[in-house]
Amino acid sequence: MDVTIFSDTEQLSRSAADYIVHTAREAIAAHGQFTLALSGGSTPKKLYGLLASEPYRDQIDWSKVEIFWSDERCVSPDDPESNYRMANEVMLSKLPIPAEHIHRTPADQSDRDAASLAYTQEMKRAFGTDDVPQFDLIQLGMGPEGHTASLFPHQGSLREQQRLVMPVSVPKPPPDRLTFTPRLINAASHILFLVTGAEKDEAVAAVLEGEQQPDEYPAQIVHPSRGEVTWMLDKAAAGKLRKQK
Ligand SMILES: O=C(O)[C@H](O)[C@@H](O)[C@H](O)[C@H](O)COP(=O)(O)O
Repeated sequence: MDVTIFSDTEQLSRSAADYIVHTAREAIAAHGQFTLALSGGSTPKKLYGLLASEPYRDQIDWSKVEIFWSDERCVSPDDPESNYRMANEVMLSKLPIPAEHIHRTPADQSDRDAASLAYTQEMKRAFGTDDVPQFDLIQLGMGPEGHTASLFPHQGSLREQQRLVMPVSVPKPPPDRLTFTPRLINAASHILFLVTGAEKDEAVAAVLEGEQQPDEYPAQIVHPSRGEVTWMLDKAAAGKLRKQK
């Protein structure tokens, strides 16, 4: 696990953009595509804007990129709370990514179990596998109580062993969501956590330096069997870490 602390969101976002460019080029050279899952929330907004602008945008062959979301709120795609909407406005609408490579969660979410299954099937088709898709990169955020994706403390989603995507109802509004499960997240080749803000300093210290208690701090459940985990923090979020990273 690699942990780097940055002076501010600008520096963190530029480093994250460099990391994504490097990981994308490596994946495309190795197996002809780059499968990327985006988090929701506000932290990655600056990063997404950078990836859609010079010099980063020309450093990735976007025709080989497949985009998914590691969690999504069950709202319409033009709802201000939609994770897809933010990423599309700030990045995807400005990049030459084939429309069929942008995998929004199913529009019809009246039956969220069926929507979770449909998203899983779409993922397997895009990866060309019937096994657990191994994302090249899953970008995640973390909440002030240690949630990540839409995996929240003390919820059954943390113990899900079979499903890869599942419906959840969570304490952070809007409550109804679809989320990647630990099984899918931990199959990834690379995980990139982007965490900023002093309100997360306790959770960051607990997750990175505390005892293992993923039911309290779900971000601790992320430990890919074959992949590498990278944390990029700003100084505020790293404020309670004991050891200098
Ligand atoms: O849909 C969501 O809300 C996210 O995926 C969630 O896990 C987010 O990454 C964290 O809550 C951090 O959110 P901020 O970046 O806004 O602090």
